[in-house]
Amino acid sequence: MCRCFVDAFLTHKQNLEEAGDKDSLYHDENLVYSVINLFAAGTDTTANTLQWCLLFMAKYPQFQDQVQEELSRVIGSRQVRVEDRKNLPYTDAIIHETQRLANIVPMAVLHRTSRDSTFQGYFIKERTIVLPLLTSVLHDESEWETPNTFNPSHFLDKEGKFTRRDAFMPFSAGRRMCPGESLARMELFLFFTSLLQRFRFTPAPGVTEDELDLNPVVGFILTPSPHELCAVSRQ
Ligand code: HEM
Repeated sequence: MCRCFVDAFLTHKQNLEEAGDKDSLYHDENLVYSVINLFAAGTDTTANTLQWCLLFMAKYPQFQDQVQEELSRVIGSRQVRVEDRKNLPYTDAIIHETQRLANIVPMAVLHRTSRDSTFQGYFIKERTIVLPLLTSVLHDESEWETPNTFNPSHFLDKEGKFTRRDAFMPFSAGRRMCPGESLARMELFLFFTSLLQRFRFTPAPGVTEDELDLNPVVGFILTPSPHELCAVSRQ
């Protein structure tokens, strides 16, 4: 019975041991570090993106109106399910646009070439550190109509249907891209819709929408600067 990552790891370890493999990488230390990595890479990233979602909603009430209209029309008061996403194109576009503009992992993760390589005519020596700059794609002026402005239309066609964009890559690309993408997308969708279903997000009393500052706190991850928002019950 394989319930989770730890079960899969231990089963594989046992199979290798039974087959006489004594040098396997499936040992306890690697198990512990892999689990730590999953928690470290999987918690702050999604929580931060959700904070950006709420900040954008408080700053742009006209977009929040449209999300809440769509949620009321399609879902009503029942609990949202993952399968509802296809019927909530506007809400999906808002989450995508948040990830695009917030650009929370701007330099992805450091990589190092394992052999001499040539990429687009450039020679890259073995063991060179490479930083894939996700900002250059997520804010690319040749890809996005308004690269530096929050604009859910980036992900909607003329009929209001959700549309994918090749330049949307907050989870990076290639063989080492984020393995948590589908979990993160599911979490973002369920938490964001459940919150917006129940609450209206506004700036704190005495603060205007214009005063909400979208400049991030710069670090390995770009987080919103500390804000106080009000969550006003809609029920
Ligand atoms: C909004 C949420 C998330 C974003 C924006 C995000 C983004 C990224 C990015 C850009 C990378 C670097 C990929 C590269 O090296 O080119 C990465 C790596 C990684 N992510 Fe995520 N991530 C998110 C959520 C998660 C979750 C929920 C998990 C797991 C539960 C996770 C686990 C990992 C791991 C283990 C790596 C390292 C992969 C490797 O080096 O092979 N991430 N993520």
